[in-house]
Amino acid sequence: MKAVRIATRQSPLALWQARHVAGLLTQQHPGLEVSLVEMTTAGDRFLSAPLSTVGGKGLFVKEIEQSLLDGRADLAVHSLKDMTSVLPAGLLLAAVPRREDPRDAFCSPNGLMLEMLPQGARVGTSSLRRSCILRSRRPDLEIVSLRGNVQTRLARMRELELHGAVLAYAGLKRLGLETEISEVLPTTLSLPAVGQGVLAIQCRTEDAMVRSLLAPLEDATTRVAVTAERALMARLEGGCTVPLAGHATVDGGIVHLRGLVGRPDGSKVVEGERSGPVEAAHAVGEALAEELLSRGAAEILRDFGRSKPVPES
Ligand SMILES: NCc1[nH]cc(CCC(=O)O)c1CC(=O)O
Repeated sequence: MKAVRIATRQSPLALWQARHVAGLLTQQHPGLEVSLVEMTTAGDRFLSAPLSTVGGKGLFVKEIEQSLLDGRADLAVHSLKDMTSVLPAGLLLAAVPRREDPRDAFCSPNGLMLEMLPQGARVGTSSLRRSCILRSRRPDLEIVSLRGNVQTRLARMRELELHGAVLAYAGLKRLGLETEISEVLPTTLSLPAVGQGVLAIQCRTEDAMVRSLLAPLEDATTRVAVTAERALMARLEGGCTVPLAGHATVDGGIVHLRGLVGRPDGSKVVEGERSGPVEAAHAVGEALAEELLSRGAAEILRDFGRSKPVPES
């Protein structure tokens, strides 16, 4: 094969990620021609409407996936965090490259740290998970919805004169915006979203040629971590309707997974952790999900699940 087409969204972060994968591919396969097929998705089109009215987590990926199924592109690069737990028939998560730093970052126009925020400070995010975690630690904070791409959110933070905003460190880093960060939040404080910091490279299951081109981009450790995290998410109904966090690390053949489900206002949080051999990553995720469900997550899902599909952002 001499040429491959990569489907991508047009946001600066998506383009960075697609070009990054194009670079990895040409590095592995000198002479391979790689082009980008830039697309606008429903998630990019309906920026003004509340997320709950325009669709769920798949919003940013559905049209890209359709372009693979239609044969308009050969592979797609997504943020794994934006992907639903069930992939469409005929498509496969062919490779996950090595994970970028999965932590959240607190950005503040005045360089404030989270603990220094005054009573009632206003903090921007549109992620249910981040709202829940922030409010559970600081019930006095006012959470202000921030949507759009990374740069848009930072600009809105300033316009609205917020005390700060929480974004993914990985996105800021990729865009060269680390100077905006006043504090990288430890995972013990802000447990990351399932798949945060991971790039997902997707292709048609039957496309053996593209699969073999992508094989060298795979990072086995990252795959183990995301297998555990996504098994947790799948068992908790996809996780796009209630605050859900899941983060796994791998050390010496053992995968260690932490998970959290909470009420959007942070008034209740159920947290837990599980470890197991890397071969059992999927079972570790499912077991932690069962444990969280039995300890109160089931009630949270019953009260807040399904009605309001909102993607992590
Ligand atoms: N929902 C948007 C999105 N999807 C992935 C990232 C960050 C990059 C990553 O997690 O790989 C972001 C931006 C953010 O949450 O601040």
